[in-house]
Amino acid sequence: MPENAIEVRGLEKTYAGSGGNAPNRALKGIDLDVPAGSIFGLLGPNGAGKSTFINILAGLVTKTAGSVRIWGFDQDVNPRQSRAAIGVVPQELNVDPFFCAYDALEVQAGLYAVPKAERRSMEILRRVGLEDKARAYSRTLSGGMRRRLLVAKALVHNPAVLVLDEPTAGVDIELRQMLWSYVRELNAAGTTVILTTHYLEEAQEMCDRIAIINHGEVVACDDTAALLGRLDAKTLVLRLEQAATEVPQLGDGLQVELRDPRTLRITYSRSRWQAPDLVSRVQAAGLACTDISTEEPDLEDVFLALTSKTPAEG
Ligand SMILES: Nc1ncnc2c1ncn2[C@@H]1O[C@H](COP(=O)(O)OP(=O)(O)OP(=O)(O)O)[C@@H](O)[C@H]1O
Repeated sequence: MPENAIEVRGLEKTYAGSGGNAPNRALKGIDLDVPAGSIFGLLGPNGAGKSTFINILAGLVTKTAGSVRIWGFDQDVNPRQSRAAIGVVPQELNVDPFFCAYDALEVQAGLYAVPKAERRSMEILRRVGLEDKARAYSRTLSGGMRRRLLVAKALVHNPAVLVLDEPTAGVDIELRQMLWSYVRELNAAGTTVILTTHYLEEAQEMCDRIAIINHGEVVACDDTAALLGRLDAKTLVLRLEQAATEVPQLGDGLQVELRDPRTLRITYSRSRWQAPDLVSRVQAAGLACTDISTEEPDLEDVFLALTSKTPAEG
């Protein structure tokens, strides 16, 4: 097994301008390693370049410059092996309307030259919960079922790396949970998983490691816990015994607000302050507390700090 499932160096993509538009430099020299065996999140606001990146991995978009190695195989030197090592579940729900689910998998297996004896179409359909739809035409499947069929198609050649581009967009909670538990199972069995999602809680929960892309550049790439630890800010929330009439002055560099007359929120720098000191200061200001809790920064805070955007903003 290679150390990295994906190794990308100096990856550039410039889309040619059309209709009088200037060329668009969508990827600006990306260097990125995806450790083998990880669940890796690729995050970024709309238009950051995530799909471009994934489509280059999938061989659907031609890169302008740079190198891509998939499972140790250079895309330019060993195109067949690098393609065989990756399965991509695209964002769009395109399924061939004229095939039934089973035949769609068989055709896909044929495209990847999987010998008949090694095909597992029924087993894969069962795993994604589409066994009873094996003979149904793809066009009769619901959106959620089409999504599952696309996951199944990406798995027919048993790729070492599975890429999921926005797999849970517009998907109900039940299917989302099913997809994620299946992804976890695949990962436990050795598949490296790369996913993009606009649901940051999902990325925080699922991913071992996360890269954040903004304007075609990697602005952060770290283990999820380390990424969350990057923000120094922490918030102390105090429930007051009696309503306060004004915001107490507690010290320099502290952000103090009254959420309501009985809820005081203090945002502080972890490297400068300790929570017990802050509680003492609140008490010294004549305010008694009935409840105290702290809030850690979450991925949304890190994302906002690095991109100044929410993930769904353009
Ligand atoms: N086929 C294309 N021709 C020209 N420009 C394109 C093409 N595809 C994408 N772009 C541009 O490249 C940039 C990156 O787009 P991309 O779709 O990779 O972003 P993204 O991060 O996947 O966004 P989203 O979260 O909305 O899916 C954008 O400015 C987009 O307009």
